[in-house]
Amino acid sequence: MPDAGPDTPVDARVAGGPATERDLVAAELAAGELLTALGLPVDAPSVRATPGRLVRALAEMITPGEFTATTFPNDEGYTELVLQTGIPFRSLCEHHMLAFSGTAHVGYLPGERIVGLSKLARLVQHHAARPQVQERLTQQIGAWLDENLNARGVGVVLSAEHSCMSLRGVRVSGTRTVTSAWFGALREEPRERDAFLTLAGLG
Ligand SMILES: Nc1nc2c(ncn2[C@@H]2O[C@H](COP(=O)(O)OP(=O)(O)OP(=O)(O)O)[C@@H](O)[C@H]2O)c(=O)[nH]1
Ligand SMILES: [Zn+2]
Repeated sequence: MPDAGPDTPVDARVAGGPATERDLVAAELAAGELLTALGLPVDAPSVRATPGRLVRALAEMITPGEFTATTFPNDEGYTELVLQTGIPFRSLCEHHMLAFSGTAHVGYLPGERIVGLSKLARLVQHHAARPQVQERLTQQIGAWLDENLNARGVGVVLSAEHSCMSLRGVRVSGTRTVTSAWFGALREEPRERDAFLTLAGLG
């Protein structure tokens, strides 16, 4: 996108699909073996399809969607923050392969171009659809916008509950992990960052 002039709509294609080749048949066989080894045989009629369901459920969680990040010329010369708050997302903790879910606040200070609003949510969902740690997910969303939008600044705040902490292990429910990533003026200028946090209801 950086080469485009202000009058040309730009469609940055964000590729979806699995990052590496998948063998769902082998995965289903292995899932059956895993459950059996755990003392949960899958030969009863009610659970015969469970290995396949488990594989499809996991595969769905780790398949990023494809989309086009459409941008438009910033004809009005809008220079203030564009902020999308409370974008729901779910991802998969790469340590336990259990879900973490919460909300994302994504904002940017426009330069010559503005991005289609829905694309901020698509971008969050895209990067969340793979095994992740929350810190990396936060950074990847912000870095993509920083690299592709030529914005004056980019900010991302994620707040999530990790089921590997709430349902098992330490078993603390209700606690949230909050992470943030800042680029450009939102990193350099406390006033801009404070405006983001206030408008997101976090200030
Ligand atoms: N930094 C970070 N840690 C995470 C994230 N998701 C899960 N974890 C942590 O990854 C760590 C893995 O620790 P281990 O000691 O290897 O695994 P464990 O024995 O299952 O640990 P417990 O969860 O404490 O029972 C745990 O502390 C998790 O809470 C994440 O997004 N970011
Ligand atoms: Zn975990």
